[in-house]
Amino acid sequence: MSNIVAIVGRPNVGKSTLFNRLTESRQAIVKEISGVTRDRLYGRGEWNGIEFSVIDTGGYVHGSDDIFEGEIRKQVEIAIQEATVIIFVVDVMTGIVDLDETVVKILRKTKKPIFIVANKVDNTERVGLSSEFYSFGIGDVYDISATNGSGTGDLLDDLVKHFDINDKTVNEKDDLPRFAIVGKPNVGKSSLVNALTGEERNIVTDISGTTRDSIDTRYKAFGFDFMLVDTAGIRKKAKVTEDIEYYSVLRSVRSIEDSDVCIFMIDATEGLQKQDLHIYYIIEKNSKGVVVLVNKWDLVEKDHTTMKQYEEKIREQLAPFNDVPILFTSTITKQRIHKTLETAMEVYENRTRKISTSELNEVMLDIIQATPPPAVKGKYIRIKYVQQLPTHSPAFAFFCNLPQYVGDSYKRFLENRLRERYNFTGIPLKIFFRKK
Ligand SMILES: Nc1nc2c(ncn2[C@@H]2O[C@H](COP(=O)(O)OP(=O)(O)OP(=O)(O)O)[C@@H](O)[C@H]2O)c(=O)[nH]1
Ligand SMILES: Nc1nc2c(ncn2[C@@H]2O[C@H](COP(=O)(O)OP(=O)(O)OP(=O)(O)O)[C@@H](O)[C@H]2O)c(=O)[nH]1
Repeated sequence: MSNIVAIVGRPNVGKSTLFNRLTESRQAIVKEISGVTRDRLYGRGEWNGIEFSVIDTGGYVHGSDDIFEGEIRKQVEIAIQEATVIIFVVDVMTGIVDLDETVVKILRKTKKPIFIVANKVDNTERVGLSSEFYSFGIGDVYDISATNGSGTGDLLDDLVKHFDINDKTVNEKDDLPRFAIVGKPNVGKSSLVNALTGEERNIVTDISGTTRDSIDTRYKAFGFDFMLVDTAGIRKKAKVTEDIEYYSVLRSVRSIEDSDVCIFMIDATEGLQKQDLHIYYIIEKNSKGVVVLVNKWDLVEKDHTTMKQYEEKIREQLAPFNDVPILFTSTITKQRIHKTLETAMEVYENRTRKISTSELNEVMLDIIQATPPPAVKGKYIRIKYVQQLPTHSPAFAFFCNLPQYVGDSYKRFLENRLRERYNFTGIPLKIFFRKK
């Protein structure tokens, strides 16, 4: 199960302000990934040690008033499909308006938990103004001020009760690796699913998802045994014409969260674009494994250097997290389809890799001694020992006297040494510095 909060509501009620507040502590430490301007679409939040994703469905409504209603309707419907819980933001300063009613009508159809957030309760005079929102009859009302933060603690206390505490997405239903096929519209996701399962119906079993109309497919053939996440979603999505980049990104979030490894497809004829990078960013932020497929490779005119150049360019665009497998595939000619699965399996193995504390210290302390962190303001940073944390995806804690002084470049240095020594290809690594 994934932990996804979707923020819905009509324009100008304060959705993006709330989004920033819920994701602020995380976003501040997130570095911008090559060319992706961080926007309000997707972020990670944390409360009392519980992590969750926040998707903001607003800010994409443009043009005249009469298109608002249709747009909002679509946004709310997608939020309902994708989210674990929904935050419906309203404005105490205006009270209930028609567009709020439009949203409520759609929200009534879902059984998912809804939190009505009465925003702009900036001071005590405004407390009590929000009681009219109980008349919607779809959930409890929380008074908050997104700008000054008041009330958000109480909201989060109740919100996180709906979440999985121990990142149990993985291996909950079974012990099989979980692969998700993701990418923007038209890159070939359905074609890949069909190439894998289509003519081999006898080897797949459809297993209905527990939380929504998703279908995971067990794939068992040619020495492979794994789950393909949300194959129904991929097939169904094929019927919808989604021209808006925003929706397709939102729709990737859940599949990504439900997976161990993402098979991330791009279109060889287009190269890696902004929308692709958005999806890649979500994979990275969720610490999932990744295999990059440059699909439709059959359509690219090639000479002997094409593939190498293409690969280099992609690695540049994916930096800093570019220690990932890149395969050139075609679902039409079936080129490297088997290799894709092999690679996804290897990445899965990399994600489960555990290195003993004694070995880790033996290797890393020598490296650290040879190249210690630079002193800051005349203070020397001493790293005393290293430990891999007992998390699902690899994370390492370096214990030291002055963790706050260790800079990003040194962090990257350590990450690179770890990657040289151990095979973490396709895996985002987390590195922490802790006081000891
Ligand atoms: N007084 C007050 N103003 C707020 C609060 N939260 C947001 N605002 C203001 O309300 C306006 C709209 O806020 P946004 O966060 O952009 O609203 P939105 O719902 O994301 O709007 P769209 O982008 O149109 O969907 C801005 O001028 C904010 O500064 C609050 O808690 N108190
Ligand atoms: N030449 C070529 N065409 C491909 C390849 N893979 C997919 N296509 C074509 O690309 C188009 C889109 O493929 P789909 O599999 O529907 O793509 P999708 O990613 O599932 O698309 P959405 O459902 O819109 O997200 C179809 O016309 C496919 O036949 C490939 O490897 N080579």
